[in-house]
Amino acid sequence: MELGSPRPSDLDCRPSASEKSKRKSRLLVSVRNLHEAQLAVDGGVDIVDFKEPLRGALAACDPQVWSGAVAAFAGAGVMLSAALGESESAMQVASQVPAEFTFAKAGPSGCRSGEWLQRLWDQLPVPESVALVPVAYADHEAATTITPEQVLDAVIESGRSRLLIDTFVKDGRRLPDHLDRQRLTDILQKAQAHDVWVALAGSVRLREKHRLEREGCFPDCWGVRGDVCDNSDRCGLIDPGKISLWRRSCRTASVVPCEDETCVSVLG
Ligand SMILES: O=C[C@H](O)COP(=O)(O)O
Repeated sequence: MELGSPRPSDLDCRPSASEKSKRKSRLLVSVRNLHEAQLAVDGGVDIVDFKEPLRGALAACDPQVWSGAVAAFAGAGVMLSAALGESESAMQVASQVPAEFTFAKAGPSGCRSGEWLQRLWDQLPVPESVALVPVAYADHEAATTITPEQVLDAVIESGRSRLLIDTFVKDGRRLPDHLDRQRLTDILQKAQAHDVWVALAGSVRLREKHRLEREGCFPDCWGVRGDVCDNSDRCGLIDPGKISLWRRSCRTASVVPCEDETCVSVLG
C-alpha cells in the first residue's frame, strides 16, 4: 500500500513483506565538529548535519566548522547540512552556509502563522545551490509556533519540497510523545501526495523507529543525534557502533520481522 492511498484499518496499514523491502530511508546524523563528522562519514550516513546541541534544538555550529567540512568531505559522497537556528539567528548566519552544502535547516520558533513562516523562508539568504529545509516542531506550543500540519500546509502552499519534523524541547520526551501515529501517518500521506520529502527526528530511539515503521510511518529520512551518542546523551560523544545500527536499519529492513519489543530491542 502506498502512503497516499486510503487506509482501510490500522491493521491493513501495516506493509506487506514485499513492501517492506522497498521501504528504505536516508539517515541524517547531527554532529557538532569535524571529528564527529568523520565518524559519521566513516559510518556511512547519508547526510552529515552540523549543529551545536548545547545551544538548543537547532543551534548553528561556528561557520568555520562548515567551511572545514567542505574542505574535508567535498567529494566524499555524503550530503552536508547546516542547522541555522531559529528564525532571527538563522537570518544572521544563512548567507555563510557554503554553496557546497546540500541542505540548511531553519527553525520556526516565534512564527505564529503560515504566512509568517513563508516570509522567513523567502528572506533567508542561503546560497541558491543550498536547499532550505523548513522545520516543524512536534511540541510547537513550547516554541510559540504553529502545528506540524500547518507548517506542512505552508510548505505545500509555497511550492517548497522538504520538511523536517523535530522536537524543540530536549527533555527526554520524544517525537511520538507529541505526535501520535495517526497524526504522523496523516502528515506523511499528505506530504507524499504533494511530493514533499519528510525527515522525522526528535529524540527518536532505534526501537521507536522500528515501532513507528511497523505502524506505517515511513519518512524519507530519519534524523538522529541523541540515540547515536554515549548513554543517549545528545551532548555526549558519538558512538560509531550506534551509527552502524541505525545505518543498517535504514539501508536494509525498515521493519524488523517480528512484533514484540524483545526482538526489536535486539536490533535497537
Ligand atoms: O535533525 C535531527 C536532530 O539532530 C535530532 O536530534 P535528537 O535525536 O537529539 O533529537
